[in-house]
Amino acid sequence: DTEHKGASHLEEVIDWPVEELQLGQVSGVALDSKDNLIIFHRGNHVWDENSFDRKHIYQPQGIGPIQQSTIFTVDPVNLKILNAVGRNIFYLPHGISTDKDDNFWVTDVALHQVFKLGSKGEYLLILGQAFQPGSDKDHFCQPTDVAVDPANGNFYVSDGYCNSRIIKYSPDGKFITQWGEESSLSRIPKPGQFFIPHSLVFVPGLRQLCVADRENGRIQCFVAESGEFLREIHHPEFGGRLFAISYTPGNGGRLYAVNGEALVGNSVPVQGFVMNFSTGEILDIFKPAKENFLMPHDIVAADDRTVYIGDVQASRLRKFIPSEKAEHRSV
Ligand SMILES: O=C(N[C@@H](O)C(=O)O)c1ccccc1
Repeated sequence: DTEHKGASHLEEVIDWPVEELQLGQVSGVALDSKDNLIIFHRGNHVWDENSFDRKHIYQPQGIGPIQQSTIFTVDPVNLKILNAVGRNIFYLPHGISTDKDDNFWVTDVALHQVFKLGSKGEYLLILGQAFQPGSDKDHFCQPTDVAVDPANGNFYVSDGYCNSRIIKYSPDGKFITQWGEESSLSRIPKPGQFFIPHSLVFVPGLRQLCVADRENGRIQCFVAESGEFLREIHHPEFGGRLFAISYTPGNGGRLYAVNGEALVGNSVPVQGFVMNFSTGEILDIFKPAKENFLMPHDIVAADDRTVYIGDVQASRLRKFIPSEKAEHRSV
């Protein structure tokens, strides 16, 4: 996509032996403090039409939690497994983030819970009531992601598929504030309204929290302190659905995103976007080398502009690097 100036084009790394990891549905990706890749996957569990009843109660509780390790830390070059945790805990993994101490912050949409795990997988914090959806201070409804403020340890939860709010907590999990309301299907969605708040980024320099407002096909950014609405980023190229975002401070601040296929109306290509954070303008649009994305569900970008995308429908993990790096790769 050459018309987007200012960023070299991202190309997929195709000789990347990701099959050896035997991943299930890849729901989340993150980076640790050493830029190792963190993968959150569902092993042999899947989220399909039979997973929940109309009241968002997870149906197959009897099958028990996923027995495989659900959180892998891998060397991003050779995919060597450096750490594998998260066995016998989760039913439907969703979002994953790390903090400056390399703890894992994850959500499970079947448990309706948010977890802080140490790097050995030990429980440090659990919020929500297992298998019990709700919208008060002690319950979530299919919570989607977590973002941690590195300056003070406050954290934010995007809640969720069946709620429409962002909740802010103190480092030890005390409720501080919440904001957001459901967007009405008929009218144009207003600022601060959500239709599946699906992915979060905390922007340290500006102390903002940005949200992928999935079914409204837009990104909304807020003052992290108060939840005050600041701006919306929307492009026709997003189509109707915007699944996930990632932020890097390099080059004046860059925002990365993946969209989803349009459920109604004319289809749009499913692809990745690189944007200038402050202007919102698209700098690059990228997609896999040979196949198409099926459902790119999470994205994380490193400061060196390497990008990883987890495709939950293809149970695939893909890696992209700037073309000037791709040309000189040893094949
Ligand atoms: O969106 C869905 N899933 C993804 O977000 C995901 O996290 O797997 C979904 C929707 C309807 C039925 C089943 C799954």
